[in-house]
Amino acid sequence: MEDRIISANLMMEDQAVELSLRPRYLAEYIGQNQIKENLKIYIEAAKMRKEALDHVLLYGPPGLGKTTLANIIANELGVNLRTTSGPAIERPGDLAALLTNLQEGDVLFIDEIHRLHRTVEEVLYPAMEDFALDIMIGKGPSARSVRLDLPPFTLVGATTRAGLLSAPLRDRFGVVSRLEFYAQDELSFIVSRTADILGIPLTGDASDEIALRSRGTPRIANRLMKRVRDFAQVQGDGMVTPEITREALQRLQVDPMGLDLIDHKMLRAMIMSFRGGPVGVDTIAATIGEESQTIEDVYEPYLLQIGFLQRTQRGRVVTPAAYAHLGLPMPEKN
Ligand SMILES: Nc1ncnc2c1ncn2[C@@H]1O[C@H](COP(=O)(O)OP(=O)(O)OP(=O)(O)O)[C@@H](O)[C@H]1O
Ligand SMILES: [Mg+2]
Repeated sequence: MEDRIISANLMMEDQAVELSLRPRYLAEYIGQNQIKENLKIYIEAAKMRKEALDHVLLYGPPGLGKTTLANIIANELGVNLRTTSGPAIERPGDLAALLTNLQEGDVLFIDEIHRLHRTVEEVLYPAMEDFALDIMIGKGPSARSVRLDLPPFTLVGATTRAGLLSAPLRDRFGVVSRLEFYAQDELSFIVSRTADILGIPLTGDASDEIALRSRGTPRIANRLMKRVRDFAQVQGDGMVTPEITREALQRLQVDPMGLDLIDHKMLRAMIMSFRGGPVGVDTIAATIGEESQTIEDVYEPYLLQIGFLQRTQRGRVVTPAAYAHLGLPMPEKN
């Protein structure tokens, strides 16, 4: 599944180009308007008071711009950004080293923050709350705890799975923002911007054609844009037209709603073997040979978003809209 062209997860091929495409300031960051407006005010206020910005938690599906926003926050504040991730911080001492190296007002970005080790997380609590580190000195009966002051800093945490965050950690974030899938016109704008930066000539509605199939996700939009460029260069004169775009995406087996073969396989399996559900995620997973986790994190969010799947107490249900899209008749009610 990692080779799925419409996977929202970061792939090798994305890495180099994402750096050049990443917006650096809020003004260049397209969409997520509510989050942007709020952050703008909080950032301005923090700068006026010459204080560190409140800790910020960003959550939502992959590829929607969490890492990008973390970078932007540091840029807008005019401070350094230190980047790490939950699993990379193995011991409390690793976190202590990171924290004591921060300068006043800096941003510490912890990606995949839901994967922090428990013992590390406990060091983070007083750091976030009181800008302090509690260090144990000595062993046995003579052991004592010493409190070390830290410079005020801003923790930006990112996660695709906010539900896995412990309550005490979650409660320590002053700003909690959920990123949403992007609207069609926003994605189209992102595609045009990307084409501009990479020097790809676009005509007509080519950017809309790509946007339609990008599953609300800038990372996918950028990846499809690059693939379509290859087709335009090899098959045509390099100009990315709406026709070339449609043809390229059809060849890549991405349908007009951005669904690929695996989405089709999953929806069809649910329809053929389970009369459209309700059916549990584990059962779906076993039927199509995928992991439940992958279904929940990768396939399902977009299918829920476009109203092709519904989540119920008893499992997932295929909606009439999905039947219509697949051109299949609804089962008779009995
Ligand atoms: N609002 C936006 N405007 C323009 N481009 C964007 C925007 N958000 C994301 N992008 C583009 O999408 C790419 C992926 O975004 P980013 O790496 O920030 O996602 P993420 O949410 O951190 O994903 P993951 O969960 O995999 O870490 C960026 O490199 C950037 O090119
Ligand atoms: Mg990221």
